[in-house]
Formats: sequence, structure tokens, C-alpha cells
Amino acid sequence: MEILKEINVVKEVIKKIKSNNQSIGFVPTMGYLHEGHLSLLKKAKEKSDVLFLSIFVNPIQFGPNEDLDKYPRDLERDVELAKKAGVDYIFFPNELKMYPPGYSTYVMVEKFTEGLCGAKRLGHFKGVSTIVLKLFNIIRPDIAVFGKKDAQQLRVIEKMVEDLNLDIEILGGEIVREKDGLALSSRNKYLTLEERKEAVVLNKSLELAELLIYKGEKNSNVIIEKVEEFINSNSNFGKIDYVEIVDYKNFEKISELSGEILIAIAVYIGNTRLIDNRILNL
Ligand SMILES: Nc1ncnc2c1ncn2[C@@H]1O[C@H](COP(=O)(O)OP(=O)(O)OP(=O)(O)O)[C@@H](O)[C@H]1O
Ligand SMILES: CC(C)(CO)[C@@H](O)C(=O)[O-]
Ligand code: BAL
Repeated sequence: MEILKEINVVKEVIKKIKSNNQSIGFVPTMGYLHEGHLSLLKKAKEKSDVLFLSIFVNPIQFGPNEDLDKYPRDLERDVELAKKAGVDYIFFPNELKMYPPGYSTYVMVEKFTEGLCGAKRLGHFKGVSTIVLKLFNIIRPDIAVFGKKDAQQLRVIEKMVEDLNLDIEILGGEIVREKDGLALSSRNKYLTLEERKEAVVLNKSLELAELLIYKGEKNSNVIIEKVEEFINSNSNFGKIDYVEIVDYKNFEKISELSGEILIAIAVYIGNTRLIDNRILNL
């Protein structure tokens, strides 16, 4: 496994791989790897000849009051985990090389970024789609894998690829969870012991939503209300950022549930903002 830091070196490596007619699989991350990331790497490896992982805490997707500075980083540990996962190359770029002074170009996927995390983290998805397109242009992957935990991000990237006619297959990886149901996230590290216990409330509230839907409830507002009630009455540190239900394909709010739907939630447990969701086919 090699760690590449320079964009022009990556481009040379890519040229060689392409000239050997080998396919490239790619998993973009912000590092501090966990089993969720490893499952995406496994999926990408199964479908490609050469496996690329990028580790880059992308400053332009963080708002001014967010956790850019304290976002967990541990390259040494990431390198060991990546080796075990069969990664061939880690792209670990320097911030100034990605965004040199005078950097001016951004990508904006409209409509799909208006609600959910897009409404709560202004500018977040502009930063995500911009860095992902830059990474795609540098690495030129055949396939790229994104986690369903960030369901809106996955849909935004699919839409960008479709709208900009990129020849990249986007795959979604299932959400990997702790034994008690909490979705793995690098940000779980911020939780105190008490907050960690309480964080199961996200998954449990989604279990309740699923149960109500399978019992026949079709009204979005009823489900949203019950999920909010559940979170509020089962947590001391919890503060709801949003609970939303949209049609997963088009990202439009729906009042009556049918087809492929996304129930997405963001909840602060103490100061830590966690997200979780269910994608259901009704
Ligand atoms: N529990 C999980 N299961 C599957 N994929 C995941 C999981 N957590 C993150 N991913 C995916 O890993 C990729 C990189 O995400 P990222 O590096 O932001 O990790 P993260 O754990 O989501 O961090 P954070 O939640 O703190 O932003 C994304 O495509 C994301 O959806
Ligand atoms: C896709 C991504 C690596 C872009 O910075 C990030 O948003 C993430 O880790 O999900
Ligand atoms: N997992 C998406 C990256 C972020 O929260 O900024």
C-alpha cells in the first residue's frame, strides 16, 4: 500500500493503472476509520482491480461554528486499518494544494440540498459536491462507494454524477451499527459515557417509525410527531435538529407515505450532532 500526497503523483499512478486496463474503486472519507468505512472498502474492492481510499477533512463543508478543528484524526491507525482492508493507495492531500489561495470554483446540486442537513448546515453540500468532484477528477474511479448513513449525501452525489454526465458508478453501502443499534460515526468519539448510552435513542426512534408504518400508518406528520415525542421523552441530553420524511428518489416532502421513502433525523446528544435514517420501500 502506498500513501500519496501530491495530486500530480496520483495522476501519474492513475494513468498507469488505466493503461493496464485495470478498474479503479474509490472510497472517499474524512478518516478516523471505523467498521462503517471498512464495509465500504470491502464493497469497492469486490468490484474493482485497484482500491483507492482518500482521507481529507474537507474544510469547505464545515460551517463556521462546526467541529472542523476538533474533528478526530489518527493517520497512523487509519493506515494500519486500510492495509488490512486491502487498500492499494491512500490519497492524503494537503489542504493548500486542494484549495490554493484564489480558489474560486464550486459545485451546487440544487433542490436535493434544500432540506434536511442542507437546511441545517448551510453551504455543507456545496462543499461536499465540490470536493467529491475534485477527487473524482483526480482519481477518475470506475466505481465509488458512499454510506447510506449519509443518505442525503449519497443521493446528492448520484444526482451530480447523473447531471454532469460522469462515467462513475455510485454504490451505496448499508449502515453499520454498534450492537445496541447506534450507527457507527467518527463523531461518536465525542460522546461522554452517559451520552453514549442515550445515543441509542436515534435508532430506537426509527424502529418506532418503522413499526408504525408496518402497522399501517401512512401520514408523514403523524410519524414525525411520534418520532419527536419518543426522542424528547427518552433522552435528557437530546435536542432534535430535524425529523423529516421525503421521497428518496426526488427528495420532495410527502404527506402520504408510498414508494421509496427516507425518514432522516439529526439529533444533538449534548454538543454532538448525530444523524441516522431508514430508507423504506413501501
Ligand atoms: N456507520 C456507517 N455505516 C456505513 N457507512 C458509513 C457509516 N458511517 C459513515 N459511513 C460512510 O463513510 C463515508 C465517509 O464518512 P465520514 O468519513 O464522514 O465518516 P463518519 O463516521 O460519517 O463521520 P461523521 O459521522 O463524524 O461525519 C461516507 O460515505 C459515510 O456515509
Ligand atoms: C464524502 C466526504 C469524504 C467528502 O468530504 C465526506 O462528506 C464524508 O466523509 O462523508
Ligand atoms: N459524514 C459527512 C461529513 C460531515 O459530516 O461533514
